[in-house]
Amino acid sequence: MALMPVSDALSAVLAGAEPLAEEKVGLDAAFHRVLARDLAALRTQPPEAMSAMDGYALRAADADKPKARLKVIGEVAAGRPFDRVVGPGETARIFTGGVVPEGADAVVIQEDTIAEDGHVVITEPAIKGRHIRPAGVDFHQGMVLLQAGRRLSDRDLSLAASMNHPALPVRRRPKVALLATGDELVMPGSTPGPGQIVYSNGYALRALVRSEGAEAIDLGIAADTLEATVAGIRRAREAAADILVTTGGASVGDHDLVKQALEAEGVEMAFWKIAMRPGKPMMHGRLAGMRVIGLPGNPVSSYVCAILFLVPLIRSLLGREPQLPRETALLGRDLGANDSREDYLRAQLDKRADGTLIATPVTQQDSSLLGNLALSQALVIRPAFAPKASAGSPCEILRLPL
Ligand SMILES: Nc1nc2c(c(=O)[nH]1)N[C@H]1C(S)=C(S)[C@@H](COP(=O)(O)OP(=O)(O)OC[C@H]3O[C@@H](n4cnc5c(N)ncnc54)[C@H](O)[C@@H]3O)O[C@H]1N2
Ligand code: MOO
Repeated sequence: MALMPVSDALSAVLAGAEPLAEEKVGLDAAFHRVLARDLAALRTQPPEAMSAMDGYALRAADADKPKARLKVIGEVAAGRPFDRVVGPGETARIFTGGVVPEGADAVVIQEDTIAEDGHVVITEPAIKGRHIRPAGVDFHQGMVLLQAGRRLSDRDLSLAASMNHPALPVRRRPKVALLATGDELVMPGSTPGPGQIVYSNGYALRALVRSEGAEAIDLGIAADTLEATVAGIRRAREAAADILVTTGGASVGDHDLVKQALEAEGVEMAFWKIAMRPGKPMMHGRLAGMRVIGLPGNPVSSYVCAILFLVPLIRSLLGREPQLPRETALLGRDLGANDSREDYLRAQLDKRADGTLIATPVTQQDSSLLGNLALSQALVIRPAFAPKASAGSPCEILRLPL
């Protein structure tokens, strides 16, 4: 199979990726879940005109000059409305959140009053409408305030509660199973033998998967045998994974068995090898409802491919806009001409005093270097065959998650 352009590979990965089924969860559990349907307010907020202050509700015309003396006809507290009309020369004691009684069109704060026996003297002129929150000033019943596809923030939960929804329709979380491959891998904290490598890439990938709102299933490390790799693929199916992510064994070496194992299990391969750097040997295929993303083993390659393909796939399954936003920055250093592979260069971001973003690619771009991946805040995207570019010229960037 020929190297596929990145945009074609992304289209193939996202082809037919429909949002998963919806489920209803309580408000607290809905944090960072993706709303499955537009959410309309079930009530008007505030339902009636309410006082924003503790004070006196009155007719502004009765107290438009200082020292007006009004008769106190009763008290209105939050949740305890008052059924009388405030007539001329009258006032009602009112507290914050109290329903403004009929007849009253202003509230004077209590600091601007002097209480006298059964009366109150208003020391500052009243202003019509002052300290009153009109009915529906926040929202009206039926208004759609939260759209389908929105990832719910902490503030959204309070808004939904205020709209009177005790539970919200959200998308089921995609199940993402991660299977590492490689005889050489040992777990962090162990004492690696000669030539052994500490397993690392699954940690970033699982954290990324979870932060994208999917469920990460760790299938551990498969040895470089067809049987072990096939067994891992079967475990992903048994776990009803929506996505199987494999790492390593994607290249052309004698021990790179992932493609062979996937095909043996009946995975229909859509592509193998992309015209990009890092990440060239990435592959993609499908087996019934399970989508497979075979990532290269080099830790930077696996992470960059996950940002470019896995994140958009998860977002599509959640009904979100798949693409991560791209921005423009200025190059912080000169770059040579690019070859036939689209380049994703780890870069550090700085902001000039005038707000201009400067993206400086780190000098070492080898795909095994996790140190400079961790220090980078963005990827600079260089199209295939881009001519050389000097410092200060514009470039496209993709910010890495914090
Ligand atoms: N003759 C060719 N050789 C290679 C090509 C090629 O086109 N022709 N492509 C290179 C590119 S580009 C990449 S990327 C790598 C990807 O190879 P694999 O996907 O087969 O990955 P492995 O060989 O299994 O591992 C590569 C490297 O990464 C380490 N690794 C693997 N998994 C993990 C893990 N979970 N945590 C930490 N480190 C891991 C592994 O030990 C290797 O050092 O192929 C090139 N070769
Ligand atoms: O594509 Mo590989 O990911 O360059 O190292």
